Order: sequence, then structure tokens, then C-alpha cells
Amino acid sequence: MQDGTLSHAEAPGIPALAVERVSHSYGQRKALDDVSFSVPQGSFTALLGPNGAGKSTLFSLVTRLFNVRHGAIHILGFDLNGEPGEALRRLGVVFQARTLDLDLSISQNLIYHAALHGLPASAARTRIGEILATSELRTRLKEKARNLSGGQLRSIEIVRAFMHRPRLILLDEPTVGLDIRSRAAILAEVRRLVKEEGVSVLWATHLIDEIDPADRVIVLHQGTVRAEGPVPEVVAAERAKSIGDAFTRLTGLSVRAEGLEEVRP
Ligand SMILES: Nc1ncnc2c1ncn2[C@@H]1O[C@H](COP(=O)(O)OP(=O)(O)OP(=O)(O)O)[C@@H](O)[C@H]1O
Repeated sequence: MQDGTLSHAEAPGIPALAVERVSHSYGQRKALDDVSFSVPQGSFTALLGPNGAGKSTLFSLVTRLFNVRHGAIHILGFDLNGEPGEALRRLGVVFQARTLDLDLSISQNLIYHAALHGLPASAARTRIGEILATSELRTRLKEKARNLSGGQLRSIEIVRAFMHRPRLILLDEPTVGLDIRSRAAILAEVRRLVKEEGVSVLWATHLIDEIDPADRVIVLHQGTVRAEGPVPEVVAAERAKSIGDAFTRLTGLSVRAEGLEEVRP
């Protein structure tokens, strides 16, 4: 809220994201089957699942690309179907596909996006300075986006998602296609922003090494939630040695450096 007080819906006990008994099918193919989980406020929650688990479908529902027809989704207590404006105002998204306009400058990309959320250009410039305070990218704002590397483009997309001070940010496999150094840099940047801004993050990934023991994790496989909770609790519940081991026990999939794979007989 403008005056800094919390509305009832944003009281600390209300989850940043609550997904309740959501199902979604493409024709005969069921992509999500009775999926429920929550993302507590201020948490970094990893949505872990192999290709085809249903992560992108879930993101399409939370961003209202698709209508929620079965079940309900609440963002900070606001029902996505009942109060979509209030819910989406509190949401920032980094999609899997690149979405910057390469022919615009970096600052134009950010300022135009902020304008869509009602932020004037001057306020947007201040906000960019805040988010990029310690990044070398702040010296390159006038350059065309096409001059940036893949990792830098992703960083700017993350800045863009934070511009309007959302309370929940969804990132759909944001490090796909990046080298190890860029991956680590992006992850560290998002973790810093979670800490500094108290924002909640749902980070979809198929890479076990992106998960920290202090995170929460949701294991999604074949459209169903197999486990949810703080990493140590999920590991202990499976009597596993690590989150990778727990994942294998929960899904029958093996874990490799490049991602998660079906165990071949
Ligand atoms: N437009 C579509 N039409 C038909 N089936 C689809 C469509 N999009 C996704 N699916 C199917 O729905 C299931 C879930 O796919 P989804 O893309 O949500 O998974 P994902 O976990 O995001 O995987 P990936 O990382 O590969 O995108 C898969 O079986 C997929 O083949």
C-alpha cells in the first residue's frame, strides 16, 4: 500500500502465493493434476521438476495467460479470478524466453515496462539506480540491449521484473542456456534482492545445484506435487542424504549435472 501499512490480505501469515487444488489439461493431456502448494512471504522457493513436469503451465496460470478453471490461485490473498488487478499488481515475472526489445536501450526497456505499471520515468530511473547500485550494468544503460551477453540480458529482465516493487516474483528456469559463472551471478543477484526487499520468489528449475539448504522446495513431477517444504525437512522425510537423493526417491529420476533424467533400465 502507498502509506506503507499492510492491507489485511498482506498480513504476514498470508502466503505470497497459494495454489489450491489446481488442474490443467491440454486436450486429453493432463499437465497439472490437483496441485496445491504455497510460497510464504519473504521466502526463496525452488520449484524443482524435470522437463514436462508442468512448471511452465503453472506459470501460465499464475500470470493469467491461461484461465484457472479448476482450483484457485491467490497472490497475497487476492484471488486471481476474483480480483485479478489486485493480484497481478503484486506480481513480477521473468519468462523462460527472452523478452527484451533488442533495438531499444537498456534504460528504455526498463522505463517503458515501468510505465505499464504506472511508474513515471523519473521514479523509474531512481528505481533502476537502486536495483543496479552495485552492478557494472548501471554504466551501460544507454547502450542497445543487443550489445549485452545472454547473462546480462537476463539480469536486465530480472531488474525489469523488480521495477514496480512486486511482492512475488516468478522466474521460469531463468538460467537456461547460460554458462556456470552467469548462472551463479544471476542466482546470487536474486537472492540478494530477496533479502534486501523482502520479496518472495518462486524459482522454477531442473538443476539441483541451484537449490540452497536454506531454501524451500516444491518437487513437481508429471503434473503432481511430490513434496513441499524447507529443504532439510524434505530430505529428512525421505531419509535421504541430499536434496538430489530425495528427488530420486520421490520421482524415480536420476540427477545429473545438466539436469534431471529418467533412470533408464
Ligand atoms: N500447448 C500445449 N499443448 C499440448 N501439451 C502441452 C502444451 N504445453 C505443454 N504441454 C504438455 O504439458 C506437460 C507439461 O508441460 P510444461 O511445459 O508445463 O512443463 P515444464 O515443466 O515447464 O517443462 P519444460 O521445462 O520442458 O517447459 C507436458 O507433458 C507437455 O508436453
